[in-house]
Amino acid sequence: MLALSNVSKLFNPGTPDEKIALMGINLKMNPGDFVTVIGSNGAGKSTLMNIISGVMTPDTGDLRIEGNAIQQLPEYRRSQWIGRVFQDPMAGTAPRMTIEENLSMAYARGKKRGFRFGVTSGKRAIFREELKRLGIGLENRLQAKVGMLSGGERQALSLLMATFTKPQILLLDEHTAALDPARAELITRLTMAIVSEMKLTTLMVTHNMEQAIRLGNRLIMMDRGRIILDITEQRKKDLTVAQLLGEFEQISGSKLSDDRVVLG
Ligand SMILES: Nc1ncnc2c1ncn2[C@@H]1O[C@H](COP(=O)(O)OP(=O)(O)OP(=O)(O)O)[C@@H](O)[C@H]1O
Repeated sequence: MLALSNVSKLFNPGTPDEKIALMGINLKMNPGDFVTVIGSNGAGKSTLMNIISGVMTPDTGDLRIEGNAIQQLPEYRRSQWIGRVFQDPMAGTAPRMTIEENLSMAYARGKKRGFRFGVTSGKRAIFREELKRLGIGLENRLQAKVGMLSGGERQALSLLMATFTKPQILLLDEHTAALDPARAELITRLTMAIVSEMKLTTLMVTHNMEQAIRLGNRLIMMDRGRIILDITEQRKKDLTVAQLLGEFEQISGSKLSDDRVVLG
């Protein structure tokens, strides 16, 4: 499904500002895998997401989706296979456009040229049905400008848009971190419902240790550009936050430093 082999990325090479972001990353995700990613500050989590989605190109390595090499493809071409929800609720949607116009854009993704964004009554009925599944009343606000929605509502809409065309890979980039606890829980619940219903292969970065353990079937921990721990579903079931932090310390030789870490 998604396979990364020997992916490396160095910023500002050969200068005093040289930063290793990724060092020989190997990661193979099977169809339906839900992998949570945690790690220290500057471990390379965002760079990993950016390289998979095509925002950045790696210095070395090979990226494949369903066996097809994708590293030469720009971000917009990859978007037919990759859905992404960002931390910032403002990032995934167009604020001056209405809910139905935003959904129409997401709907057109990956469709043949000539398929236009226009909102037809047929599409409107589909949008209403899809929005209803979120259970927060957005189906009655199709003509509302997205900029008027709350952060939680926007994240719910972003999630729907990112998954509308059943992507091969769903990237969740700390997508609940900017929300208050109740809204974060709502978005987590919606995420789990959509991911399990559509059987999406998902990679989720989180600073919430408890969430990283509780969600998904696999957990990877990053430090200084490397994957230092890869925990399977069986082991994850009985894992505690304290054990996880202990393992990090043992392998990396230092305590997990993360300004935003949430233990649970
Ligand atoms: N555009 C950039 N230019 C220069 N250095 C960068 C750039 N982006 C990231 N880095 C550096 O690359 C390393 C990895 O950064 P990255 O943002 O991927 O880590 P992260 O795990 O997402 O960190 P955090 O959890 O603190 O957001 C860090 O040392 C960071 O300073």
